[in-house]
Amino acid sequence: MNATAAVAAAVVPAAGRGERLGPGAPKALRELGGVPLLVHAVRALARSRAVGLVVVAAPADGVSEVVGLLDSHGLDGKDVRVVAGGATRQESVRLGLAAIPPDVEIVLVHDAARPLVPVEVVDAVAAAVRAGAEAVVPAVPLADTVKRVEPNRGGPEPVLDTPDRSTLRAVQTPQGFRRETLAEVHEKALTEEAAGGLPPVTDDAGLVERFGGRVVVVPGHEEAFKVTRPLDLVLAEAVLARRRASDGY
Ligand SMILES: Nc1ccn([C@@H]2O[C@H](COP(=O)(O)OP(=O)(O)OP(=O)(O)O)[C@@H](O)[C@H]2O)c(=O)n1
Ligand SMILES: C[C@](O)(CO)[C@H](O)COP(=O)(O)O
Repeated sequence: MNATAAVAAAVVPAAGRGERLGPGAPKALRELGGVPLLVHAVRALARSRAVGLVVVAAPADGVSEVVGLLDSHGLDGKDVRVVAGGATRQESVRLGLAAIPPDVEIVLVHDAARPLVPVEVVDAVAAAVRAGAEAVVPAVPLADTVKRVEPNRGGPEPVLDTPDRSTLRAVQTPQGFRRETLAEVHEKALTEEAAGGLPPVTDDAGLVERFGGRVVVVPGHEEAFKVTRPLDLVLAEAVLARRRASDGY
């Protein structure tokens, strides 16, 4: 791998509505400490020396707004580009990936909805891909016991079993890939989808698993949580306030 190829590019899917967060602007544009979630997420990636380019997949009707927003915030001189995202997270990632120059060999995929991921996690994921893994996910152990159920929304749900918690991990982003692997599984998923095949997966590593690839886990971080529901935003504000008070973050 030459020096340029060893520098990763990151795709940031940011085209979601944020239904679970409630009414308001698209989630990526909602503010945390007065700064949009997306800007926090891009800054978190830009802090890593492993990342040379960030491609944001913005809401299709908000591309110029997102370009303006990113231009107006200092992003450590990183190359940041914006493309139109798609109707699903998977499609947004595929569109972002298509905008990455062909000589880039390592690609990270990071949710705009994970604004506070520490740089150590970004570095660890990129390093694991550089060391030879084809797909890497950061993850944390679970605090709760988990039950598998027969879904019955709103009603009692029969429990099927209780997986051994010590073998379970809650998976975060950025997820890291050999670019070739990520492009190939997204292409296969598109073909499968067009043929009326399996539904989209919820993360990119899931696509690698679906097509028989090997995914490994590295330690994630509790502050890399996803802002999904209103309470997550409350927690994110508290974490950000603590960081700002302690080190001017
Ligand atoms: N069509 C979509 C849907 C989601 N995402 C992105 O994928 C990430 C993770 O998705 P999630 O947290 O589920 O965001 P939303 O889809 O916006 O949330 P919700 O499901 O509550 O509407 C987010 O950064 C979101 O912007 C995207 O780029 N394109
Ligand atoms: C990619 C992800 O953040 C890993 O935990 C998660 O699967 C995204 O799920 P969402 O329902 O799109 O938020």
